[in-house]
Amino acid sequence: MTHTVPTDSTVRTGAVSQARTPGVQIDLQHAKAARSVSRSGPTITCDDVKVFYKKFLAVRDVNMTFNRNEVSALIGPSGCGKSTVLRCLNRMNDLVPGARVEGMIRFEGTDIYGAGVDVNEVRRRIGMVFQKPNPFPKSIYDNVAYGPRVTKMQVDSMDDLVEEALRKAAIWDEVKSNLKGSALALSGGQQQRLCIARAIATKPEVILMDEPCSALDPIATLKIEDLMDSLAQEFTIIIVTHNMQQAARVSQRTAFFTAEADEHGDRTGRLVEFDDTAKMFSNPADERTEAYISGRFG
Ligand SMILES: Nc1ncnc2c1ncn2[C@@H]1O[C@H](COP(=O)(O)OP(=O)(O)OP(=O)(O)O)[C@@H](O)[C@H]1O
Repeated sequence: MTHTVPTDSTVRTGAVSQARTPGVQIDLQHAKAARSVSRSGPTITCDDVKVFYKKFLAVRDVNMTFNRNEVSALIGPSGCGKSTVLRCLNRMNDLVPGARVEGMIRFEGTDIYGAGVDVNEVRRRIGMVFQKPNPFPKSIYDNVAYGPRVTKMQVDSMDDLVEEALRKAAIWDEVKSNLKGSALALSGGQQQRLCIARAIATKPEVILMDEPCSALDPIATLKIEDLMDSLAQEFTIIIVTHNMQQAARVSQRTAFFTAEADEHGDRTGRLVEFDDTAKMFSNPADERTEAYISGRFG
């Protein structure tokens, strides 16, 4: 039975999606995709983006628009270019020798690769959380205060800013009596929420997350997933995940990438489709998406 989920803002569905995707059952009742979405316009757009590592074309055909205050998930098989695309959105890929971007990536209307663009400002406004929690070997407080200090942010009270960031990252109650303690003494899940607090502290508009739960246990993972929902009230979130259930749980929009070999055997990633998560998991437009989601490939 085809279960097509309408995507207008009034719809809530309690069904489990089986549709054309028998391999993965997605509980749309708990999917953020099924929630009302009030779109507030595009923040990042990618027009015909290609990314090379030296001569190797890693990913192409990237045409995407990310809306403000939405969670968008990038999914697809290993090597299809998800992390590469994510890193290009805040010019983190500039740090990889030989990496080169063609096409246009605009943030709030400005070409982020354009002449005269302040890369540090791009990275402040578009923050990033990595796969492995990577707190600095400093106190909890100093981890959060680090960004505002190095960017010389005008701050009325650093204590208030640190508290606010830790609260938004849902870790304040666990660390408030130990702010001078070492960040490295926290659990993995706490460290990752601390890294989210550190990213928030510089007041970004977008947070990129590259497999933020892959090093965490299921309970810590659920905490981060819950956190994403509340963070999306204030920030735009773009997450790379291998976990399709997670994409369905946390995102309103999902992009599916794949990798196809050319005549020389070089595998180049490409964006296949990017649509409402409910639609992607119940009635995708492209058969490659359906094959991946149903577990028949990838
Ligand atoms: N620093 C690099 N130098 C050269 N090639 C790279 C580099 N990083 C990634 N690649 C290549 O670019 C392609 C896309 O890699 P990327 O890591 O973006 O894919 P992915 O979809 O995120 O994969 P995974 O799910 O395994 O993390 C792959 O062929 C990969 O080998």
